[in-house]
Amino acid sequence: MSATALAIAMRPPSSAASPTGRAHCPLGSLRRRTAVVKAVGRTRIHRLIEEEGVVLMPGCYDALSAAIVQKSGFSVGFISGYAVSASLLGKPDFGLLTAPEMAETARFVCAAAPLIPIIVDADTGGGNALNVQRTVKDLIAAGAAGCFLEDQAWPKRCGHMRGKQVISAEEHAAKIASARDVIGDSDFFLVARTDARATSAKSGLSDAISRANLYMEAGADACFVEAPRDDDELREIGRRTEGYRVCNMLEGGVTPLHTPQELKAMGFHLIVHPLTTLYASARALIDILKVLKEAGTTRDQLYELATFEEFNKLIGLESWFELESRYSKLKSSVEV
Ligand SMILES: C[C@@](O)(CC(=O)O)C(=O)O
Ligand SMILES: [Mg+2]
Repeated sequence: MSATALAIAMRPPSSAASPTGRAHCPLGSLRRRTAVVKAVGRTRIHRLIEEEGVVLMPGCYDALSAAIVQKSGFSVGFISGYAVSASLLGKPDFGLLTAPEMAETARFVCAAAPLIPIIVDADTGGGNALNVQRTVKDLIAAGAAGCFLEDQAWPKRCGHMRGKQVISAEEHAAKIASARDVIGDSDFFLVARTDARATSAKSGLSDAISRANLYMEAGADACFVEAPRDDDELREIGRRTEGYRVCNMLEGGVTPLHTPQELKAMGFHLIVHPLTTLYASARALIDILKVLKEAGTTRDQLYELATFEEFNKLIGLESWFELESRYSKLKSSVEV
């Protein structure tokens, strides 16, 4: 039995029909189904890729950074596990952030950037195929437009750190199939990530490419081979993997940095910059706090800060004043 067949055979009997009542395709037709889905642009993310050719997706880590991503004109945002682990817990991306903590963050982030779809880093999905279903349901309820689901063993770590391990390809294919089942007809884009490149210098890339293709057959909308080392590897992934492809531009990571157009030419469709906002904020905080500590005032560095006016505008203060006056008028007319 092939690995994909195994993944699908592992579905519970009640999943013979999806939550939407649609019968599951037999394994052999999964590829065909993926092609049809792409042609009709089933989700917002499919449609954006079709319209824009390549989509650039900055990371965010809280409501404010998401609102700034939206205001800056990006068409998609990404909630980075690395960045949320840092901003919410003050801890490294080392398997310390939990799935419910991420779902709660996603709720605030999606509410703060309602005009753009937000893809969430679901890490390993919080456990096995059953935990994945709960995690994906929570993310859909939070308003997310998609998620990344990776094949690292728990506790996971950032894909650009040493010492990673992966679960079996079959087990992750089953997790992807399980996520696909629970997504049903929801507007939710599923990215299957593999971290297998790092497991062997010699065969890691081939293993990662076959895993990516297996996960596409199991029902992913896009694949993400994490941490390729150079342009040759990027091109090979572009040539040898199926479907839409994600590329990770992590500053300081092992993959060379490229523009979306350069990556499009290598075969990629969704480009994530997960840590740009986090690292920019950290740099700004480090620098200004040094000034404050040394000089005891920021009066000579005001040009480094958003102004009171600018920030209040950013956060939509005027609309709250308007709302306040609307209800105070109503209140006084009721009182009269
Ligand atoms: C994209 C990422 O997963 C970082 C990584 O592992 O490369 C994130 O959490 O931002
Ligand atoms: Mg992550």
